[in-house]
Amino acid sequence: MKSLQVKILDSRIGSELPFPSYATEGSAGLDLRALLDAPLTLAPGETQLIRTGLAIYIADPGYAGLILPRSGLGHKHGIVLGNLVGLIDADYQGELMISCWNRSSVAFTLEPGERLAQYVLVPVVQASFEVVEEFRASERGTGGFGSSGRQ
Ligand SMILES: O=c1ccn([C@H]2C[C@H](O)[C@@H](COP(=O)(O)OP(=O)(O)OP(=O)(O)O)O2)c(=O)[nH]1
Ligand SMILES: [Mg+2]
Repeated sequence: MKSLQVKILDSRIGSELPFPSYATEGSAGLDLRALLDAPLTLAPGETQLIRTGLAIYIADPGYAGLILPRSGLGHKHGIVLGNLVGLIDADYQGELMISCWNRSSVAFTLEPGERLAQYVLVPVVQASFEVVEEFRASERGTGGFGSSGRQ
């Protein structure tokens, strides 16, 4: 388990709202809660940036954070992320923000403290680039976008 520095930016976290934790031994993600003063209704198609009250400083460029939707909210209610996936850089020290998009055709009301999305810490490899004229031939070559058919 990797240890990361975190700042709690709102005193409701740790009192009214629990500090994020892994729900089960095998959980990949930490649920992030909507830091709201009051319920917030998202009209169909509307997107709002939601505070979490947390800043997580990864520091090590060999890791990044991902903010991902929760499957239940996404599948049943069409509540997903306006940026589809949030990528949190290792050097980001600001508040984690969730772009919340109601992609459904009905209004959805977010409750204060509701678990809205999840944060996953992932390993990252930064690349350096060597410019070449030709690549050594590979089996796939330049084929893509369905070049191998559907079956
Ligand atoms: O869902 C998200 C996505 C990003 N961020 C923060 C952390 C991330 O490190 C920073 C920048 O994100 P990104 O590089 O994806 O956005 P950008 O539009 O390229 O902004 P910038 O010019 O600041 O890099 O914003 C969030 O809090 N939530
Ligand atoms: Mg960027």
